[in-house]
Amino acid sequence: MAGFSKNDWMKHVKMGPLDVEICDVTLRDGEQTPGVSFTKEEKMEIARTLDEIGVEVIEAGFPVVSQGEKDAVKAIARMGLDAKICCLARAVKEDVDAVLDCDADIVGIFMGTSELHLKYKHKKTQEEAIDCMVTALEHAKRHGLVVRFAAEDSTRTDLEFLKRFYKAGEEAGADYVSIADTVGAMNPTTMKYLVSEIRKAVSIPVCVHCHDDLGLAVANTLAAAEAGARQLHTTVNGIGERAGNAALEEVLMGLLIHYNVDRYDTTRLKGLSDMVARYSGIAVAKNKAVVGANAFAHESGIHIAALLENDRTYELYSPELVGGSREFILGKHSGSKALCYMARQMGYTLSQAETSLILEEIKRLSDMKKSLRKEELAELISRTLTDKKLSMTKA
Ligand SMILES: CC(=O)SCCNC(=O)CCNC(=O)[C@H](O)C(C)(C)COP(=O)(O)OP(=O)(O)OC[C@H]1O[C@@H](n2cnc3c(N)ncnc32)[C@H](O)[C@@H]1OP(=O)(O)O
Ligand SMILES: O=C(O)CCC(=O)C(=O)O
Repeated sequence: MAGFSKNDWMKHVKMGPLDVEICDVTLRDGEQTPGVSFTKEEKMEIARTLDEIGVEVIEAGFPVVSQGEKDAVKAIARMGLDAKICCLARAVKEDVDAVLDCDADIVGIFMGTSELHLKYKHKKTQEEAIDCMVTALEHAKRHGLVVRFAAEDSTRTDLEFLKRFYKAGEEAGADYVSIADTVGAMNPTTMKYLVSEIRKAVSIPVCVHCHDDLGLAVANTLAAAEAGARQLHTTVNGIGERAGNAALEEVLMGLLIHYNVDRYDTTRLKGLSDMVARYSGIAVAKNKAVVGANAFAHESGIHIAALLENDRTYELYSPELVGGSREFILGKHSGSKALCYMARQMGYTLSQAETSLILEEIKRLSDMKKSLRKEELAELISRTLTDKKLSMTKA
């Protein structure tokens, strides 16, 4: 039975239910990972799985980038998915027109708002940046697009200017404003503060787009949700620019375990992770939360002995809940219960003496850096039992 332990400490924290939606940006920011390029078919398969999981918005691409990008977005927009299809655009007419060509529902129009971006990238004043954004927004609105009004590098932007920027967007008809932690500068405390300040300034929904330069993207995303951010941006396996983005699988499991958001089909997460790893060529770290090869692998004797009684003892949630599977590996940290269990699975019932003999050999091998998976264990057991029988016959 798939199950999980809820974070019961949440009972002590005053907080209403979260009103959130996911905008997955694997096909756009995820594809900006150096060296990654998905084919149209790969993008469509990823989009279909995201849709089946229940993701509400799929950022399918940045259409001005190339003809191939446009074709892929168009194809996804025509798949008839439940998810809304979003695209990225700079604050220029040409980019918005490219989005319009693709039949997308939403455009995320962005512009850098920090002093660094205004001075070195855009070479514009704050007022000129607002004007560019509003002009692009008005063009998109005239053609019926839903508009996300995004401040790139918001988290290194002067707060008063940021509020003015978003307010200008809201007044011009934006449907969402987006806080982008473009270089992962935030922590959960400052993210909560920023989201609550922006929510005082505008009444349209707030989005949050977190990068992982300090390994805090998921924590910052959940902190933003606690502060009332509506749209949470994610990528599968956390791929994306530099250290990547908030990982979809971690955000969805965080929403479930901490906040009781249980409407997503999390059982598809491992399959989707494997698919994105294959198509992107970016391998998932073994110890990656939720979808890593070791997420449900155990070697320690104390853990396995307890897990055999009740799997919640050493697993916060069942592997089945995310489409994963449990694995026991024998090594120097393993004990007799683990060994007897694995031997029983292979059809052997070991005596106490045989268990000690085999466990001793396992620990000897492990001291030489060799841990045993199922097949190797079967061979060791059969070899040890045969040797033992021979020595008994000789005696
Ligand atoms: C934070 C993010 O993830 S933002 C998205 C980043 N993603 C990408 O850059 C991937 C896709 N990019 C591309 O394919 C190309 O860079 C293109 C098609 C967008 C532009 O290509 P080029 O016209 O050759 O420009 P180039 O890449 O050299 O420079 C970027 C230009 O965009 C401008 N620009 C950057 N951001 C914005 C913006 N938000 N609004 C308006 N203009 C912008 C820059 O000022 C620069 O303009 P310039 O050519 O007049 O100096
Ligand atoms: O806020 C957004 O929607 C996108 C911004 C972005 O991709 C970034 O700043 O990294």
